[in-house]
Amino acid sequence: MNLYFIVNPAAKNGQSMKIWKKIEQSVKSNQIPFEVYFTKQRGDGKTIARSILENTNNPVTIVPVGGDGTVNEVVDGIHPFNHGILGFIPAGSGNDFSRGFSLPNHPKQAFQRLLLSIKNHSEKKYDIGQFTIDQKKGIFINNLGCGFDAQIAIHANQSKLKQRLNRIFLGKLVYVFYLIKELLTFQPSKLTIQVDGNTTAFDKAWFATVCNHPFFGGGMKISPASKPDDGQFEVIVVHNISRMKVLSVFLTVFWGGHTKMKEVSILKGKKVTILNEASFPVHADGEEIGKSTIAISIHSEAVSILVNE
Ligand SMILES: Nc1ncnc2c1ncn2[C@@H]1O[C@H](COP(=O)(O)OP(=O)(O)OP(=O)(O)O)[C@@H](O)[C@H]1O
Repeated sequence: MNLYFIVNPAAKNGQSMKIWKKIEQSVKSNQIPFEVYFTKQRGDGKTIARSILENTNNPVTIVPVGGDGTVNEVVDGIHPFNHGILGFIPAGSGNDFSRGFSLPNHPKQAFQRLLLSIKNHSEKKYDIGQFTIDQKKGIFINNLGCGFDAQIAIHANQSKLKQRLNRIFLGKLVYVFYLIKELLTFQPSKLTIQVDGNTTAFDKAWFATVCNHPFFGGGMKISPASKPDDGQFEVIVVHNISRMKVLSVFLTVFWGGHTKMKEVSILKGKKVTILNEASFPVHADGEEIGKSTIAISIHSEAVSILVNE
């Protein structure tokens, strides 16, 4: 067994390197052969994973050490190949992907879980989302959002405040800050959504989130019923709602209570098109991808993942 680690030194505002050092100790003390690569910029996770797989025909376990952005890039590099297996160590600010698999946040515990998964050969195929926007293609592992949630995610990710708060382990507060800021200024607008050929128009939509996994925004259970191995998405649409009630969506989202509100519609399907007439910002796994109409499809059983669920 040879493990290939891809470490994003910038994740969790640089604290991922401390996590990597702990993992490195565990790998060495378990006498596991390994190679490690460090990303230098956005997109490196994909490039590195692809080049590892291009250089061998043997099954290879690739382990991103970073947050959801890093896992997204590595999955993007792995999924076109049949011999790449994903393991992962959560080392980001949000870690919604690992939360969806109930993976421990503690690095050494997460590593022990990974070793157990390898020993038990417990890899399983999971779905990913594929999107096209402005003729660009990409993937998402957790969710793709259009509107209010994208506005919050994009501002929070770009914010210097996130870096400062991460230093004192309060990085998630930045989402609360931008939630309140956007709540005061965001203008709802029309979104037309097609799911497997059925069209629904939402006059005053705040946001639509296409979910492959249950969590977004660092622990909010936006789509409690989403399962990454059921071959379909859940689309959560929040619409025709007062500003005050949007706040209650975000208060109840932690346990999934928002799904019972009449202003929250839930659609399910494999192919989704969001006609983004309002040019709302769009994110995929928290990264900004554009402001146009988006075509989304599920890629079932796209990637083998080592998780002892
Ligand atoms: N060396 C680097 N310097 C700056 N940015 C990098 C570097 N390597 C990768 N990146 C980019 O950093 C971004 C953030 O990484 P990531 O999402 O893993 O961490 P995070 O934001 O702390 O965690 P989360 O997304 O779970 O909140 C990704 O878009 C990735 O492409």
